[in-house]
Amino acid sequence: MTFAVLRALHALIGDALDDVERIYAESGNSSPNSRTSTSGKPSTASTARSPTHKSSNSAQGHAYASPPPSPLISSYFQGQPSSQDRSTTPLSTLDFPSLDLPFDPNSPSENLTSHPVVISAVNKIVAAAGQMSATVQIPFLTLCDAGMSFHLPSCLRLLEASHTVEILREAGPNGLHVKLIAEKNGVDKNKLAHILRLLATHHILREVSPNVFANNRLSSILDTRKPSENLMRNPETKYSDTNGVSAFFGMCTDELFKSAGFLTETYFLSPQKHKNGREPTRAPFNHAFGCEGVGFFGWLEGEGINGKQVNGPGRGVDLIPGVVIPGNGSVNHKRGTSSIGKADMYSGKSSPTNKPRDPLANPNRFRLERFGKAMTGTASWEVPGAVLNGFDWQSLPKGSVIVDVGGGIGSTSMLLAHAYSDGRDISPDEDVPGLKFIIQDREVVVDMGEKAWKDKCPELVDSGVARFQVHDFFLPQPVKNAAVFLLRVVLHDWPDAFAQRILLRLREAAMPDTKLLIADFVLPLACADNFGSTEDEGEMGMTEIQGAETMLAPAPLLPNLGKASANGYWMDMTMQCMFNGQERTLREIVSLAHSAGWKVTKVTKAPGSLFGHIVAIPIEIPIQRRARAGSGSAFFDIPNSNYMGGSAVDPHDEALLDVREMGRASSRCGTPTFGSRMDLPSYEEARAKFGGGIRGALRRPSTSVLTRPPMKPSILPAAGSAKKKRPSPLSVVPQSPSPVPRNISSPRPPPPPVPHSPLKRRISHAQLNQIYSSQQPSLSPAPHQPSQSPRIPGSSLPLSRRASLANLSNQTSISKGPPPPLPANFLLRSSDRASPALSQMPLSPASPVFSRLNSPGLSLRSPTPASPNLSHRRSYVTLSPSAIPKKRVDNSVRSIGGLPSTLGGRGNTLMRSLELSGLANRGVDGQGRMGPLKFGDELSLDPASDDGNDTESIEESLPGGSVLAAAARIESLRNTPSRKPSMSALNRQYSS
Ligand SMILES: C[S@@+](CC[C@H](N)C(=O)[O-])C[C@H]1O[C@@H](n2cnc3c(N)ncnc32)[C@H](O)[C@@H]1O
Repeated sequence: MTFAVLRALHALIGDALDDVERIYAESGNSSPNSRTSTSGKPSTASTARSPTHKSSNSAQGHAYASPPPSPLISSYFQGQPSSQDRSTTPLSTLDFPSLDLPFDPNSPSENLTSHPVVISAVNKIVAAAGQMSATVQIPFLTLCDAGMSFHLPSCLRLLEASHTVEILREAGPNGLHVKLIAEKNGVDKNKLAHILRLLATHHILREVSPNVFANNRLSSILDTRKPSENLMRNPETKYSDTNGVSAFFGMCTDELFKSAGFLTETYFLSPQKHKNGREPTRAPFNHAFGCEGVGFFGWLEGEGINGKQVNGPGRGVDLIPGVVIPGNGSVNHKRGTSSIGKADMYSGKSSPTNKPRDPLANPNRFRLERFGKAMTGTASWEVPGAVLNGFDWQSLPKGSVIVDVGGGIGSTSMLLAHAYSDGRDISPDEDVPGLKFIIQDREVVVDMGEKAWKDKCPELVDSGVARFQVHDFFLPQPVKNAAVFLLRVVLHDWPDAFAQRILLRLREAAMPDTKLLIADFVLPLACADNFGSTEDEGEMGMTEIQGAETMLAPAPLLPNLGKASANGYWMDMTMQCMFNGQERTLREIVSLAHSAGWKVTKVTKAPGSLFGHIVAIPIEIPIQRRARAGSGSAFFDIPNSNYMGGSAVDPHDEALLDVREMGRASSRCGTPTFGSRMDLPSYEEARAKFGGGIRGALRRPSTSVLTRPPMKPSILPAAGSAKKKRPSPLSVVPQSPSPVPRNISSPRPPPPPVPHSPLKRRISHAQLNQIYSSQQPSLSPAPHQPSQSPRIPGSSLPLSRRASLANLSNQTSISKGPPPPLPANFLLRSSDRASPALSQMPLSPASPVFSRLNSPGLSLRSPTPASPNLSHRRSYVTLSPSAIPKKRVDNSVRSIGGLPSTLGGRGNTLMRSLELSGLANRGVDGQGRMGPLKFGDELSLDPASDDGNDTESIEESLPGGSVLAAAARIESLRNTPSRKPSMSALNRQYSS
């Protein structure tokens, strides 16, 4: 059986390689401008069709993973464009980018890695290869890999911090002897050789001859393209004017890496009263850096350091952790107050102090600035234009108000404003929904956003299409007429209790037809998901969620695509380690939303991405029922508290849920947070990326938005342009429309063609169009059907990075229940299957093929059970077994079957804490913010009032932000005729 699985994985890899080669071959043949190969040799695509086929490359017997560097690559090292060379190289096909050559974001070959078929195939290869390796390797050695691979980030950090990548770029394709590298960066040559060799062994760098190292496709993405000498002199300038990738890996291998080392200290070895807590300022990060009570962002801003130094005295380079100080050749590794290495952070509590007044005196200044840049480097975590497909924006009534809650500088709103507004307050055009945007954030961020919008698109601000508003999302939501509340990468920053409070605030302010749109990673389980199978999940409507996936890949692959989906899980742990936050599974998102009065109805993910757009509608907030333990301790059933699980709760736990943590956890001075967009998308970039998705203004030459400056050379370089700004190598997005044509019944004409230079080296929109349309007949066997959502903007395949892509979702997510046994014909190759095209093509949920696959006739999903009557009362008794306090006597509590055993009572702790904090704290400060609360505070509810009608009677006595208060408020709003104030009225209201 194991051999059968291995053979199946092998065949999967072979099929996937065939797919990739076919796309490259077709592209090479169909596009005269892209007849090139980064290897300088013809591809073997036409001959290599079997996983066992020996390609001519491997037959050459050289030491390279792929053909040796061609003379073409010398242009990289000289910093010169190589388009001329390429365009005159007559080759029959494109080759896949070589591992041995530096990354070239402008090469057609690299561009094609974002082709959906390639993304899908690569995901299969990565998943299958990872699984094969885990299967065949001696377990001890595989665990050695897992247990000792901490050396990888450690060595990677040195590579980045010592500017070795830049030194190697300057050395050229033949590399540089480690002795000479050491002379330049001051690291001991013998130590350096071993460090670089470890990296080369993991394919990050190449050892071209003994002790001689050169950059390769992986290491080169760390290249800031700056002269190494300058960096040695002014290392603090390293990340300015870069794409942020080196900053991102600098941060990952420094504070994130170190924090992760304290996971067990925090979650297991800490005193009982702390370890189950979810305070944002008592995370592994706080252990690692000895700064309990200080949020990561506050710490970055210099808080909690108590006047001592974190990284050494003085300013400038002295502040940079681990860099060589020029002149004396020494390396600064003073750690100041860090408790790394100390066993127990609780022995000596640090108290937060105000951050230094002088930002230059902030010992963490370098890290702070690096974080900002790093967030730019992660732009490709999400396909930015996916928000256009994540909701049926066109279906909204004219002039609808979208509230971008925690919206940062408004980059998502800006995309939407370009797509769905024509830059006028009221558009005469019936087709233009003329959406209005209110972007809410903290004051300092709002200031930044207003400035950015005024610089970039003043007409949208002046016309009233968009406006910023200072608002703390833990306080009552001031906008009462929102059509959509948008929460993009906000909830993942917060533990459940805090996230629930944010959602409650929105629920309180929601009209019956208000929608909630959550944009966050949606983590799949590592087994086939059976969500919706329990009664309570049925009550939460899980079985009816459109686009929900139960698995991303067929057996024998892991249902979540294993290694190919790793990035979502890295992010999850990063949020835990830094903030006690988390990414969430769909089940967790649904339950969290439900507990705050929102019912999830739809999930949309861009092909190959775990990043989802989740639509929810308002429902009644489940009112928790009071329960009393025999001992007299008060604790409560928490609505839907089964969703998180974790360890059992000690009802006498004195852990505080101090809601002032909210403030401490948040950035004070506008530091971005994980996932925030640091740049406004340019109109042209958005247009180039999302084509038909950008509607409204784009087709109206007379409107003001078209008076924007012409397309920037950095986006679509002019012919012969010598200097190009390198886009983020992780965010190369081919300018492509959907490969699956949709019959969109829009009266709108298509948007004007994207102007592009005929000489530019990137594959043009039109070229990819051609590629896709040439594949059309075989890729889409289904007859064209009208789109479910006729106004969904055109490009359903915003293509992006390849990391963490899990784009088998739509073809493989349709079976429910345990993974099927290995089919007898499993070894059949894709070409033998009934519908090879379907199996090869990642589908957009908007595609007719996808709808067809999900149609009742074809779906393998078990039929949706009749929706049970929603009875919120039942859900109060759904505590997971492990979360039931020992003293509990409430025999209505029952266990939840089907939940993974790893889900215990952690969520209950949080939810309980929230409830207690909400109910027990009568004191609300002047700003409506709730004060710190003790677990076990007295409830004001009379047990007898547990009849479902208690909301009105208790409204007055409840602090804002609690479940009950929100429910009560909604109840009272229900009796108030809903008004829809005009935008100008709203503006007046807010400005007063
Ligand atoms: C990860 S960022 C997301 C920003 C934006 N939605 C985006 O997609 O780029 C989280 C945002 O939440 C904001 N934030 C944090 N605490 C807040 C609070 N209490 N009230 C309002 N916004 C807050 C931060 O300033 C930050 O802009």
